Amino acid sequence: MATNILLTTDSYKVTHHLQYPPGTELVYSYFESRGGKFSETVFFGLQYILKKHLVGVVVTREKIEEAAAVMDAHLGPGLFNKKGWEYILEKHGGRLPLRIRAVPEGTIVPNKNVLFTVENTDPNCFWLSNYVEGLLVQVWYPLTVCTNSREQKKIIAKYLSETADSLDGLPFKLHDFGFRGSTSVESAAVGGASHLVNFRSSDTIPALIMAKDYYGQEEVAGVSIPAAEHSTITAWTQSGEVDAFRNMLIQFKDGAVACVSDSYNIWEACEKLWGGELKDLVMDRGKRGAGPLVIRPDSGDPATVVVKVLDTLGAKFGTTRNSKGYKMLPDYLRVIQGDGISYESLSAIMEHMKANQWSIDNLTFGSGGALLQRLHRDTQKCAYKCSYAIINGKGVDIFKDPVTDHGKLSKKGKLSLELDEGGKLVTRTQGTGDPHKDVMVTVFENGELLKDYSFKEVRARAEIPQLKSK
Ligand SMILES: O=C1OCCC/C1=C\Nc1ccccc1
Repeated sequence: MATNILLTTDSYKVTHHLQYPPGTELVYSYFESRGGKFSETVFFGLQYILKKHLVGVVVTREKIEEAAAVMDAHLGPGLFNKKGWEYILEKHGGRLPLRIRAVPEGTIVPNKNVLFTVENTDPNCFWLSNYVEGLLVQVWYPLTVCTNSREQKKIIAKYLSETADSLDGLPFKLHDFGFRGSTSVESAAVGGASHLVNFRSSDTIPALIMAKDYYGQEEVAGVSIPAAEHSTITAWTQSGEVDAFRNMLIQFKDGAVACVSDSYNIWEACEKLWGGELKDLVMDRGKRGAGPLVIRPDSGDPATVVVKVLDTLGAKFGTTRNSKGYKMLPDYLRVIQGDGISYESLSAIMEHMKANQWSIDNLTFGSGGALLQRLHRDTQKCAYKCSYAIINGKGVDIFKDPVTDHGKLSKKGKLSLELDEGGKLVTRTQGTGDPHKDVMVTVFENGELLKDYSFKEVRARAEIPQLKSK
């Protein structure tokens, strides 16, 4: 049995049908990202919520009975809007009489703009528009992961442009390490897919399934490579580390292979093992055109360690200068830094690499907790507010403007999102918009999904403009 939509909400919502003014026929609400950490937001993830929870026949007799029993116990007898849900079952066949209009997924929207609106399509169901708030506001997570991931793409692109021959490696420069640090398999899947809107590199396998199942991404949304973890190295014991490393080169002799090398002493691993006892085996990969050996430090100050690993390997295997005059390791050698990577730490690492004349192209970043978990609803200040209602046939613009925080001022009236003369997205309020110019489209109506965005088109919309030309 799918989740019960009647129970997928906050307790206070359950009695709100008794709290609106008598004669309320329409409640029209909107969702926005007021921003905070970043000045623009990638809109992504609503389709997942719609498909998973709202589309189709979601109200049944069983679910009404189940909910009635829970609410009578939870809130007190007779408070649950049983009649209201029975009306939806009988009049609408269990489909939700709602209209949701949203900006196309992948669109980049400056903060403080309407991203989607929700309204009831049946005047008797005025109480439903905000009953589904909790579920819909959970879009803050994919939207914020996607935005945070994309902001990191901008930083990496900047340093790649300055230090690399091309941006060809960009889609693979930030690798999702976040599965274990996620709060659930589902959030890892949703967050991981959000990252893959911007990149093609991930170890979060559930994300691949989410992109396929909910955004029609038949071709795998992200790639990875054979990689060691500490256990597969330390199981050989410290004296056997060289054998563990050699085994990696033999087991994965053709494609790329990554090997965590800091179990005991990363410096000796680079100097005496990779650059010493195993040097010929490593260089042989180059001669055979095999994929690179990717050496992985995993501790210490990231900027310091990355540069010192590059310097050590460069001294052993030699370097060349690329078209930007920065040093490159031989094609058969690369480095991945998967510890301590976040939006906040990237620049310092790449500045230090530049200062030591290393191209960013030598490196890939892995990010876990910071990529999928160290965010919250206020990172981009996502909120859902009612802006318009119809009471006894009369439309009324609604807003809040708390004297204690005018930053929470909400938008008034019916909203549309339009491109202004300068091509910037702006929100028209109080019904002043031109419906033909509204960028928002109806994605859901009366139980039906009206737009089914593909991951491919979402990625295209979310591209970073100044990179498109390259
Ligand atoms: O360390 C890790 O922690 C968490 C998940 C993955 C992971 C490493 N993976 C990897 C993939 C490709 C190249 C290098 C490493």
